[in-house]
Amino acid sequence: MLRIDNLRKTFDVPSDQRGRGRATASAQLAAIDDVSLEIHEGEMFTFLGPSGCGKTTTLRSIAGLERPDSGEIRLSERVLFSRGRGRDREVPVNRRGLGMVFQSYAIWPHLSVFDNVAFPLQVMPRRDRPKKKVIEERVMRVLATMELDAFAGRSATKLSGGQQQRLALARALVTEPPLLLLDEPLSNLDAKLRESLRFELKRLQHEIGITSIYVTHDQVEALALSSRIAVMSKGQVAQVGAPRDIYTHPESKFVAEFIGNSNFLPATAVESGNGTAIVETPQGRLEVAVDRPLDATASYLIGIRPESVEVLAAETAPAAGNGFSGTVAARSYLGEAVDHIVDIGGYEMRARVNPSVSFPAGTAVRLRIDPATISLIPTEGASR
Ligand SMILES: Nc1ncnc2c1ncn2[C@@H]1O[C@H](COP(=O)(O)OP(=O)(O)OP(=O)(O)O)[C@@H](O)[C@H]1O
Repeated sequence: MLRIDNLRKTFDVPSDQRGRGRATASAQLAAIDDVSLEIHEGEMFTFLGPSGCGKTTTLRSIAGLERPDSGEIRLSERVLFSRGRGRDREVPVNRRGLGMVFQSYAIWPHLSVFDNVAFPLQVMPRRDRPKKKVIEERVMRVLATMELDAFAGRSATKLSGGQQQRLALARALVTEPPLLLLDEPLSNLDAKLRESLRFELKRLQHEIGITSIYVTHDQVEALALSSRIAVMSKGQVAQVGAPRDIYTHPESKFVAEFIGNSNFLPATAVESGNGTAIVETPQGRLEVAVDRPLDATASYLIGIRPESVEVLAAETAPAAGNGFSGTVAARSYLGEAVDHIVDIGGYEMRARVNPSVSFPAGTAVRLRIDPATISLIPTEGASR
């Protein structure tokens, strides 16, 4: 549906700001550094990454608000932007026909709720503009979807923050764009409202089936909302995948650290067959599930999510089984879980367990880890 090829955008920056991204000798910063992506019809696709990684610049380039240095952007078969690949082309922002919702809701305060939504239809070129009655029907339909129909006559400023954000969405949807661009649309809202709107957005996206691109630095939001996520770092795409894939099989330390918490241990392969491998770590041997045999000469990092570590009392659990023996160094109660920091031969492993399981500091414990939950991240010499 949307295809981005080798997109690149640099900004001139004063030399004291260099270092946040990939800076070149001439003090240029590559905000987008050779990004290629494909977004499928009906997807909620998210750009996720830390501040300054190039999410917004990529989104703005799709919108036509930013002019990339090179690369191509195509929506279905229509070239929206192309530079440095033969014939240059650039469709202006108002001709791209995309829906956009940004962080600040940018509703028009002097207009009513109805008029805010009707406006994009009213300013369409005369030949495309729907008849007054059709505009009315479309506005009321989209207001009803957003559960704002009861407020149609109200001044837009008399809405709550969450309602104003829904109004901004209604306005973006009323023209029935083929693609909806959302840049941190929930970030101005308080945590509770953000969570409820997150569900609503997902429901809505599912119902309408509109292809959407969502920008956020909030990993929980990205995991909850997306069909697929592109994790970005320093202007590049670090990994693309479904939320569960990205979470359970991060391909780099950056991704594993950015999305959730992980325990990391360096590892080398001792034995490797089809489906399972034994790796050596400074804390002992561990069985790991693999989808291909490991390279015995390569180095890996294994990532273990705290919630994948089972904590058992050493006196009742046999030392055999996949895992390590250690001593609880600290625990903290989090309400829905209890975190245990367990010392295993000098490494502090974090385990997040159900509050019904809680061991005080000093308890000898056995940590058990399902081989299928361990991720293997290639470091040196490994092919992946
Ligand atoms: N107009 C500009 N002039 C100079 N540098 C810019 C400009 N816009 C963005 N940048 C720089 O490009 C890099 C990428 O910025 P971008 O806004 O795309 O990141 P982001 O991932 O969306 O971050 P955030 O989550 O903070 O919005 C940053 O280092 C930023 O400072």
